[in-house]
Amino acid sequence: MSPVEHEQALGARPSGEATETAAAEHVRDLFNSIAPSYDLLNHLLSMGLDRRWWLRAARSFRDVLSNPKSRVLDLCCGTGDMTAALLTQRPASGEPVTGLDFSAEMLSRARTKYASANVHWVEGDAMHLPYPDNSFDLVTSAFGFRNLTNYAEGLAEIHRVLRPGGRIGILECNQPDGLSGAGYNLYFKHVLPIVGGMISGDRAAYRYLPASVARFPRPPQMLALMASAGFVDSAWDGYLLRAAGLYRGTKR
Ligand SMILES: C[S@@+](CC[C@H](N)C(=O)[O-])C[C@H]1O[C@@H](n2cnc3c(N)ncnc32)[C@H](O)[C@@H]1O
Repeated sequence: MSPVEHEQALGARPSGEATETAAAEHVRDLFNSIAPSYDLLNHLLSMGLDRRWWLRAARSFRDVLSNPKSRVLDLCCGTGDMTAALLTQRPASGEPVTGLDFSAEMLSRARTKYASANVHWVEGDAMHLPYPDNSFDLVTSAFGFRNLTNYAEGLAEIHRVLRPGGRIGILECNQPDGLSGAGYNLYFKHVLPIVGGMISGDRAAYRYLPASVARFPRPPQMLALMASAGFVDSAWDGYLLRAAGLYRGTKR
C-alpha cells in the first residue's frame, strides 16, 4: 500500500475492518523498516526538542509516577524514550512501567537501549490491549496515537484499561495556524521527506509522517473525542508555538 493509499484507507472513516487491518499492517511495516535510523532522524528532525518534550510530558504526571505502586503503561513506545522519561519521575523502588508497541524492530531497539531499565517491554496492539479493565493508573503515548486507525476506538481502549480516576497523557504533533503553520508546513511537507528519505532510504515513510499529522484532529476536536470516550478535566498544553502538545484527562 502506498502512502497515498494508506491515507485514503485511514481517511475513509468509518472504514471496514479489513481496511483498518491493512492500514495498521502498513504502519507496522513502515516502523519496522525505519527503525534502524529512527532515533537519529527523530533527534535531528526535531532539532533535539523531542527529548525536552518527553521530559516535560513526564513531569506533568509526577504526582502519579512518584507513587511507587502506581501502574503505568506507555503505548506505542517505539524505541523507548518516552517510557524512559517516565522513569525519571519515579522512585527506583517503583513497580516496573510497561512499554507496548506492535513493531518488533522498534521494540528490540528499546530493549537494547534500556536493557537495565525498570520496564516490561511488550509486543502488542494499542487497539486491542492485552489487559483487563481497570488495570492502570496512567496511560501515556508520545507521537504514536495519531498512527492509530481509529481514534475514537483507541481512546475507548485506553479508557477501558484505566481504573476510575486514572489519567491519560497523549503527546502529539499539531499543525499550527497562521504564520507558524506556514513555516511548519514548509518544514514538514518539504524538508522532512527529503532529509528523512536521504538518511533512512525510505522517502515514502517520511511523506507518510507529515500526512499523519495533517489528518490528526486539531485540539478542540481531539478534546471532544476525549469527552465522548468518557474523559473529564481534559486539557491540551501546546508546546513550541503549538507545533506539538500534551492532551491530559481523567477517567471519571
Ligand atoms: C512515531 S513512533 C513514536 C515512538 C515513541 N513513542 C517516541 O516518542 O519516539 C510511533 C510508534 O507507534 C507504534 N504504533 C503505531 N500504531 C500502533 C498500534 N496500533 N499498536 C502499537 N503500536 C503502534 C509504531 O510501531 C511506532 O513505534
